[in-house]
Amino acid sequence: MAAAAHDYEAAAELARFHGTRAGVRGLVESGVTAVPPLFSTPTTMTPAAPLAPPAAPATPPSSAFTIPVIDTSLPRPDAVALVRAAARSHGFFHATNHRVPAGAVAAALAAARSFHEQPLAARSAFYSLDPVGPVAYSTIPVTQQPPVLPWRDSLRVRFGPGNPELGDLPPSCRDALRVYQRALAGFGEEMAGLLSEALGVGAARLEEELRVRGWLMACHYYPPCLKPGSVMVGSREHTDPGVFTVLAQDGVGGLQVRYDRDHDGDVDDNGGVWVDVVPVPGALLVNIGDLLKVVSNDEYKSVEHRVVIRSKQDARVSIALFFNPAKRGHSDRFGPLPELATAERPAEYRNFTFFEFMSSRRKFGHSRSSMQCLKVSLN
Ligand SMILES: O=C(O)CCC(=O)C(=O)O
Ligand SMILES: [Fe+2]
Repeated sequence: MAAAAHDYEAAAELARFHGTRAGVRGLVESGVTAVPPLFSTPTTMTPAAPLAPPAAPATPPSSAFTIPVIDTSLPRPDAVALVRAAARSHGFFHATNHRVPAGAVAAALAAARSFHEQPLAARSAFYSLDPVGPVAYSTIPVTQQPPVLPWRDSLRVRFGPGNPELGDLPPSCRDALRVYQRALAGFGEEMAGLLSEALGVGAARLEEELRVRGWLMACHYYPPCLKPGSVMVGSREHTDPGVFTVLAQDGVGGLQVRYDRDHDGDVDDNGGVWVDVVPVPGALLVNIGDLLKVVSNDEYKSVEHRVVIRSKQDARVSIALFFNPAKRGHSDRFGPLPELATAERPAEYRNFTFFEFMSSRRKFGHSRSSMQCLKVSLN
């Protein structure tokens, strides 16, 4: 088929899919037996040779890359030292013994699941591709051109800055998510303090610089897939944009991080291996986002991750809470903290506005390449 006709077909398929307002779960409910082409990753996106194929059995975590587990109830200097090491080497850590009640996490995961599993007529009312609305349920395309969909539906809820508008959510879901977000706001403050102190700039500095009061919650639902191997992605490889992300997940698994073998500096496109993040019961997973990488002047890593579909029977549920800066004004600028840019370690990034940052991500995708144009030019 000629390329133009093929593109037209794919665009029409995409429109038909969104028109069902049923998500990937709707496809599964309708009894599809083959994965539609819209979900097939074009060869250009196929991971490079050294990366394990997504359907391969779980990669045993190599000893060099096991996500650190940090007991956050340890004496402060110990917790700071562990956070410092994890943020610099892995960009991810599991936080245990946090003060977020296990019941609030379980209730939020159950609420997310029940939202996605409610009958079509109820959930389809929320279907929206509007990226800035207060509440939106949709299958967010991995790419628009050519259109590719992930094997995942998401409910996105904006909790701030400002007051959240949750009015339309089913009450049980609304209440559980609100309680969870409130608990996580406290946890996030603690993390921001630890991450700040671990940079050697004092516990209050990150909050002062970024005002980490923007919360976007993404309740993800990865339906089971009859042919997991034919679906490349539940979530395509990406880095998270904001300050940091806190993830709660059930026990199904499928999240992977890209391990940079030489463990030093930027990953070259062919130099990584995908390693499973094995869920740790009761832990919250924290990962550094691109903005914090910038603010830390590359002391901290923002690591690429993705989700592969593992199960033919079980849907996976996860909740990502993105901690974003509340400062978004036209004159607000982001860049490395001046105290971290020294003669020995000059600033790696120029200062930029939130708008510039987001447009570069839209243009270059949610990956490390979007950061290149924010780097200080060497010329
Ligand atoms: O579902 C997951 O485990 C990860 C989701 C994720 O990476 C994201 O929402 O940015
Ligand atoms: Fe992510």
